[in-house]
Amino acid sequence: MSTALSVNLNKIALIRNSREGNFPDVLEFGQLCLDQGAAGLTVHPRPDQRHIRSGDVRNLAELVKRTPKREFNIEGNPFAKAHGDYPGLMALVEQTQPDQCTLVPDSNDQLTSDHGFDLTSASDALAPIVAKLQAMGVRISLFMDPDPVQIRLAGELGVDRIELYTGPYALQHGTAQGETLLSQYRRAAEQAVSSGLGVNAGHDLNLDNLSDFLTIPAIAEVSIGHALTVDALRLGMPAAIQAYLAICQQSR
Ligand SMILES: CC(=O)[C@@H](O)[C@H](O)COP(=O)(O)O
Ligand SMILES: NCC(=O)COP(=O)(O)O
Repeated sequence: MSTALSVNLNKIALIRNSREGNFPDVLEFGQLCLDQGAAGLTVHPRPDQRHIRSGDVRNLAELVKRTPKREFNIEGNPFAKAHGDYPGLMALVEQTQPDQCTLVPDSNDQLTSDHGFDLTSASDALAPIVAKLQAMGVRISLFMDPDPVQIRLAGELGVDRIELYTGPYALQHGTAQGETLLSQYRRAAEQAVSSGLGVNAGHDLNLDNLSDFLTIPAIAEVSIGHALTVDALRLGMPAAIQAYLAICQQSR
């Protein structure tokens, strides 16, 4: 079985938002990703709407629902307050019923995601959120650092999957320290599997570092946006998606 590729469309929206109008059209690029065989689409709307807007989330949810066997994944912090057109993560999930919701502990002013949950302090607050998502029938994934102790706590919280935060791996890839880190991610994935959790991964994965990461056998899904969008500038979006799919299909 290959690893599913979920294309993150944040950066397409970021370019669109730099001008008035709807160019590039996020929906058109979402369709293109699905036409090219991506397993799903990911968005990470942030309260300041700097890239993906609430309307994009609704439109993309409809697009994915119309396309058989594809998944829509919404990422975000469930504790971030509603702000302007952003109704909050849980309201967006309720409105759009995605296949998966990935909970991420980002503060509003972060440039990008840079750490997973500390469940020694966050589990109590997350428990009612997990219960609400379970009642909606949405698969729940938690954004986590590769720490087996923390991942055991994710299992105890009753979520379905974790998403391993791969930023540090990407930064060290190709160095001796990167090899050591990869072993750490491997142990974290093993802990997830023995805790009954599926394993996703994402952040700064790219055409250079993805195949080494996917030597970890249990990775169900990778969500990739930043590097894939840059590759699309060089290669064109269809060729960029095919290049990532080729790596994903060799895995597992
Ligand atoms: C959780 C995660 O790693 C991604 O969602 C990534 O943070 C993309 O968000 P930005 O596009 O805002 O950097
Ligand atoms: N969950 C990670 C994601 O959606 C995309 O991260 P990146 O490829 O934009 O770094």
